Amino acid sequence: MDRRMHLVGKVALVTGGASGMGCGFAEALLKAAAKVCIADINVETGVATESDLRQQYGHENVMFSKCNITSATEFEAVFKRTKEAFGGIDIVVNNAGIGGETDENWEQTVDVNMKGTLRGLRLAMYYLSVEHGGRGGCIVNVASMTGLNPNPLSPVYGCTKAGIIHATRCYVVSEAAKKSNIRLNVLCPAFVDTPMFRRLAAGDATQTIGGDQTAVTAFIERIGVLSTEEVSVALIDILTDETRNGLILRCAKKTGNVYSTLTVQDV
Ligand SMILES: NC(=O)C1=CN([C@@H]2O[C@H](COP(=O)(O)OP(=O)(O)OC[C@H]3O[C@@H](n4cnc5c(N)ncnc54)[C@H](O)[C@@H]3O)[C@@H](O)[C@H]2O)C=CC1
Ligand SMILES: CCCCCC(=O)CC\C=C/C=C/C=C/[C@@H](O)[C@@H](O)CCCC(=O)O
Repeated sequence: MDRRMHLVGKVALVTGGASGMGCGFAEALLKAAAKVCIADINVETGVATESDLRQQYGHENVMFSKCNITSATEFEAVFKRTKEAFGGIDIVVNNAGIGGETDENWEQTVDVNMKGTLRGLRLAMYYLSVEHGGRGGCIVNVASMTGLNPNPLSPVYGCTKAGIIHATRCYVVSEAAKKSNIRLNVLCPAFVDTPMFRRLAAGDATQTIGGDQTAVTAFIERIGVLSTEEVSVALIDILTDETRNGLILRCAKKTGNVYSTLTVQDV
């Protein structure tokens, strides 16, 4: 039996889609003939990305919606607008996230990455569920390799990513996911060449603890750096292969893409 989900005409909502990995995901989805709403806090970049993608993939297939994922009202409004504009939602990519480890910004890292992503996950479950007028589909949460393995440079960030992995794990086994045929997977990339990564590599001391740029550079060199296109290939594989459910997909330059299960042996 063919277990490939055709993305033609499917509707995707991608948070943090104005730049970096999210923009790469949006473009990969559009290339596969899906319709995409990019939701992002940055209006200037969001409007520019929308315009660029509309020129390449058709005005009717792309929309930008301003959304700060820490705002319940704005986030809910994006789901509503996407459903109204495109007739439903099949795919949600909870990708928006930030780094920040200083006394001033670490709590914002928790608010955006943990609370914001949980909010996106809860909304996605609601809008995809059959009992609320949805039609099932696929949710991909973007965590990080750091959510699985220790990164001594960004402990708060790593902790939020571990939380995203565990939230996904809990929803995978939920009755709601089973009843509505909602697949959930988590993407754990190592370093990817995006504006966030470039700030880190250029020595932005607010992103790490310790302030030792030599250690940051050595860490990056050891791990390697993926392109956004390489991570987008991984996303499309998760979306199109309907057997992919309840999985972690680790992506790293040197080791490639490796799937493992989200659930571990039970007691
Ligand atoms: N670049 C890397 O090396 C890696 C990044 N990640 C994760 O991938 C995701 C995307 O990261 P990048 O593309 O690298 O970052 P980026 O900074 O290049 O892009 C993130 C996008 O999210 C948006 N955003 C930030 N806060 C937001 C909020 N509160 N509400 C809505 N949108 C918001 C930004 O405006 C930006 O367009 C993040 O969750 C990040 O933690 C995971 C592993 C590696
Ligand atoms: C604000 C920070 C941005 C970080 C963006 C990421 O999410 C990048 C995550 C990338 C790599 C994580 C790698 C984890 C590696 C561990 O397996 C382990 O090898 C680290 C051990 C410590 C060390 O060798 O220095």
